[in-house]
Amino acid sequence: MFDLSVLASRLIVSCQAYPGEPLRDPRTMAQMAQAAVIGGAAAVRIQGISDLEQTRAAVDVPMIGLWKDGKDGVFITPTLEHALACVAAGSDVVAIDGTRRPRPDGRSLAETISALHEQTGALVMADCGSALDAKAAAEAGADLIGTTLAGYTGERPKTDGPDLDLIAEIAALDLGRPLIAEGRIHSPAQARACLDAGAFAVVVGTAITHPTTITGWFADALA
Ligand SMILES: CC(=O)N[C@H](C=O)[C@@H](O)[C@H](O)[C@H](O)COP(=O)(O)O
Repeated sequence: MFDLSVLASRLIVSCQAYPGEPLRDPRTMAQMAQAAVIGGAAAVRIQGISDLEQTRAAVDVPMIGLWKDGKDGVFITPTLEHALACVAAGSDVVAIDGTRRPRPDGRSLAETISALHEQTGALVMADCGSALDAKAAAEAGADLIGTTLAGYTGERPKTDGPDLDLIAEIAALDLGRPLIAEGRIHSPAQARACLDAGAFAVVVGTAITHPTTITGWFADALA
């Protein structure tokens, strides 16, 4: 297990291409991860078993793995089996849905985390959508708390940039686990603001690794 202090105040880059997109290829995502590490990423966040395997072979930094299955409800590493597969593919940390919603395999979040801790050496990042999720996830034994699902579960508005109010609210709860800011962080200034609001580290995806969206921002500005 790696020492979490290597992530303190650092950038984690999420490298994901979505179904049907031109860059949806494990080799491409592994190359994206390499490029991010050269640029200063302290860790990477990678989706899907093939992407995890190829990225593990390509970079030495800690890898947060997830497996998205579906696109509604609980879809980020929804079951223990998905999570175990992410660990088998080389994840140091497995990111799982950390909300209070029922999980498709009927296991509670606490049962899922306990099983992962018993069966693997991986840490567990709970992808949360609210402060109540974060509190429950900490009680369930999560090693890291993420704001990944803020604005996507109906409990929080979908802010234009990062949900800084939520970051500050969770930080004030003093849950005793690193708080990872994630979701709609679109500029270096916003990343810095997340740390200032109390985050331990920051995950940026789209603004670094999703050229179609970035192109759209520029194209819209010219329209
Ligand atoms: C809600 C959801 O499915 N989030 C996913 C989680 O892995 C990814 O699609 C995001 O790109 C990632 O969270 C990083 O966020 P952003 O791309 O906004 O920097």
